[in-house]
Amino acid sequence: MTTIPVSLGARSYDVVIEAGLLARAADWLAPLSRGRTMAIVTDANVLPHLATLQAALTTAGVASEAIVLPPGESTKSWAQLEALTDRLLDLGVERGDHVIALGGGVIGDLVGFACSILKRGCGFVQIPTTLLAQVDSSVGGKTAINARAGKNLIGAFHQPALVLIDPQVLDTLPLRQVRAGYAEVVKYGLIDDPVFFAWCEANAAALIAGDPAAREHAIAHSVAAKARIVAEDERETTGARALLNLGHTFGHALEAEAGFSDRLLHGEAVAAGMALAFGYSAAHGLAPAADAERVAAHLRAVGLPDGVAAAGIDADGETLVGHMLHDKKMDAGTLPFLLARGIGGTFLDKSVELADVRTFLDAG
Ligand SMILES: NC(=O)c1ccc[n+]([C@@H]2O[C@H](COP(=O)([O-])OP(=O)(O)OC[C@H]3O[C@@H](n4cnc5c(N)ncnc54)[C@H](O)[C@@H]3O)[C@@H](O)[C@H]2O)c1
Ligand SMILES: O=C(O)C(=O)C[C@@H](O)[C@H](O)[C@H](O)COP(=O)(O)O
Ligand SMILES: [Zn+2]
Repeated sequence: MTTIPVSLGARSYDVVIEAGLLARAADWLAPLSRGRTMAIVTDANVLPHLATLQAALTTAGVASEAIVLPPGESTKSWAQLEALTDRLLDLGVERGDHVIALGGGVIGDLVGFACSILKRGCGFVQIPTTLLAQVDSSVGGKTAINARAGKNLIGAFHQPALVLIDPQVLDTLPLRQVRAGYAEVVKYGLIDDPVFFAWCEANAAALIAGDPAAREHAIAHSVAAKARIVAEDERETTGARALLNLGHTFGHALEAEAGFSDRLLHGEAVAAGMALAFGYSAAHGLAPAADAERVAAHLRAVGLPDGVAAAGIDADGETLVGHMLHDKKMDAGTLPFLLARGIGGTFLDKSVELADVRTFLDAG
């Protein structure tokens, strides 16, 4: 068992990682239940794991009530938020209770946001069931739904009380979703850890194929990296946490163009976005061209897109830059970009001209 603390003063919590942990989740959850019924929010593709969790709680004498939502990015919506908060209120959830988010990043982001506003804030626990959620979205307290204008535009910072990660639940995850989650794994190498990037190059195939040792190493390494960055800059004010947005300005524009649908998954969009960020950096003499090509080649090798066309998006620079104008990093007319001086050398550049980004995108 690996336990990684997220150190945030009064909001500190542990991320516990162990294969098979779901069946023992009551060891951690029973003390949080206060003898009351626990609400578990999940989606329709996670029902086998819901059954494991509910059986574990029942054995420990903890009652639970499941709320099963439709799967997919479109669930991060006002309509689902309203339906979910009404259900939680009907169940009588109190501020001192902990709602369980059992699912991928969609469930985690929606439930976290619902819990940030329910009775002005109640507790929640993340039990992530996708690779992406285990290595990224379950940690750090960013919660959100999508708006008509763009991705994650309505949300709050609301930290979970606990994160329980069972890598074995990934055995049922479709390969396309494993690959998409891998994009957020390799992101940590590209940000500031070239040794981890090299590990990714050597071990991606085993990790994606479900090798338990590779999987657990990638999850623990990613969570530790994210915990360190979040502890340094919880609310993305100093620039440290903005590094976690590598590839996301391009990526969110691609997701918007795909209509926040399963046509393009978040991790796929981030992969394309990271390749574009490295391509832009190389085109401007900031990063060696060989590094940009190494990144793109690795993404292609694992079956992830390395650009706009490879992501299946047919849009010109003006259209994509139009989406970027809604980015939360927008600051008095300037959009800071995550660029790179090389693999492991990501930095926030506040001098990028959007007209130049448009030209770069149109050059293909
Ligand atoms: N808050 C953050 O810090 C943060 C970080 C990264 C991504 N995100 C958000 O996370 C979302 C993407 O998360 P995701 O990739 O987990 O997508 P997701 O939640 O849609 O899950 C992907 C698919 O896998 C299914 N699924 C989940 N667990 C399964 C399992 N064990 N077996 C079989 N199927 C399973 C789901 O039903 C869904 O169809 C995006 O909305 C993104 O913006 C948030
Ligand atoms: O935790 C963070 O900080 C991240 O940026 C992680 C990202 O992988 C994630 O997709 C996040 O939701 C993006 O945040 P946003 O602020 O650009 O909506
Ligand atoms: Zn992301």
